[in-house]
Amino acid sequence: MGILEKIKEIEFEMGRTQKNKATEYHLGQLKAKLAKLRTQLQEGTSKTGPAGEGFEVQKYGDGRVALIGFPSVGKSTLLTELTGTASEAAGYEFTTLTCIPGVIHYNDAKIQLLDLPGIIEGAAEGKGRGRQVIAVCKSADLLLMVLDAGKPHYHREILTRELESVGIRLNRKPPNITYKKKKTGGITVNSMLKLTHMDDKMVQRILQEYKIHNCDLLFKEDSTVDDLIDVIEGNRRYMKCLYVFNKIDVCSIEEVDEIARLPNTIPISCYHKMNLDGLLARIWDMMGLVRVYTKKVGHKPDFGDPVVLSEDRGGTTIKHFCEMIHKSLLQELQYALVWGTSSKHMPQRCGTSHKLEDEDVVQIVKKKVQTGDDGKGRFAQAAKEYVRTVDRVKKAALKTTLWWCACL
Ligand SMILES: Nc1nc2c(ncn2[C@@H]2O[C@H](COP(=O)(O)OP(=O)(O)OP(=O)(O)O)[C@@H](O)[C@H]2O)c(=O)[nH]1
Ligand SMILES: [K+]
Ligand SMILES: [Mg+2]
Repeated sequence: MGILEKIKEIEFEMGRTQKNKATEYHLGQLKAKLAKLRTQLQEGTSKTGPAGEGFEVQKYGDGRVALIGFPSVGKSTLLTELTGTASEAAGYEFTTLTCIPGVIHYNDAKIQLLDLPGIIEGAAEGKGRGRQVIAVCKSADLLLMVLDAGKPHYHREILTRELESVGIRLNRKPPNITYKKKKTGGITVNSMLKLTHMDDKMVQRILQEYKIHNCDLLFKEDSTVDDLIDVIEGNRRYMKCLYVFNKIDVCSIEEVDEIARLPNTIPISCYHKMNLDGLLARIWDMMGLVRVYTKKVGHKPDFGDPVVLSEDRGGTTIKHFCEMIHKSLLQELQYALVWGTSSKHMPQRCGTSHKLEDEDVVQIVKKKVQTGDDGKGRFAQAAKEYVRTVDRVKKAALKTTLWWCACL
């Protein structure tokens, strides 16, 4: 039996099993089985399947945003509106067949926007170009899930489930569980609070299913079976996602109002260029980019071309700032002077671990080169000595002249 058939079989069994105290452990075990098979499916295809011909696009700019959605929701129309790069849009499904990159210029930063083919239910299992699309999505810093405001809202749940099944978790934090695999020593399970969603027996069952006999587990929150499975699998991707409801021109005011109140959601209309500025602002906020302007000694800051940092792409400290400018800069750094919201004084002298904030200004002060400076220092000393000697000689000469004058 192939992996896909095994998955179908387990899903079928889960569907027909009633949820109650007696079946609880069996269902937990089935969940673990399913997760294992899905990981197998993905690992198998990433090695043997087509490596997304024409889908890999070079990363560009300060961050990457991918457009994901069902066919004909307006992804290509949106790319064209936001970036000016033409991506063919039409009234029939699957107009876009490959990945089309564009660039959003916003707040002095460059954000790469990727248009992708529409995906359909079952994409994760290989329907359409689903796998290639999902692979590109995983490389993004932010997902824009484009939805048709005129179509049923459960489309969003279908897509979310599709992404969940390939290990993508939207707008969620990783479970707060410490999990350490060991070679010997058996299983130790501890928790910092009472678990209400599972008991010891369930934890043992899941570990058994994964054939784990030695490990330390510490639950720091009221975790679920799914959380535990995610931590054991260890391959989950936690991504930020903004839900973009396009085509609000076909909706009533009441419907738009309802959409606008949903979390991480924004209503727009590409046709009428409605709320596109609002969309850009939301993209900006969710990406959490930190623009840092450089300043040379004795010069005004360079406000045209910031160094753009982000927590998702490494970090936002002085160390990351230096690394972005030049590989060797970190070794040469003595300290940095920082002006802006992150600094206590203007400027504040900061070390490598100082966290920068958006629109800070930084001046790098390099270490003095020891040998060269010694030479310079000695030269300066000698020069001062010479001036003093000349002064003394001059003063002495003046005194002698005055003395002679007085004698005359
Ligand atoms: N009413 C309305 N129609 C829109 C809007 N934006 C796009 N459309 C139309 O929706 C249709 C699909 O647009 P596309 O941009 O091709 O959609 P897509 O998501 O890229 O489609 P695929 O590439 O096939 O997956 C086109 O006929 C667009 O003109 C909008 O804001 N309102
Ligand atoms: K289309
Ligand atoms: Mg398209």
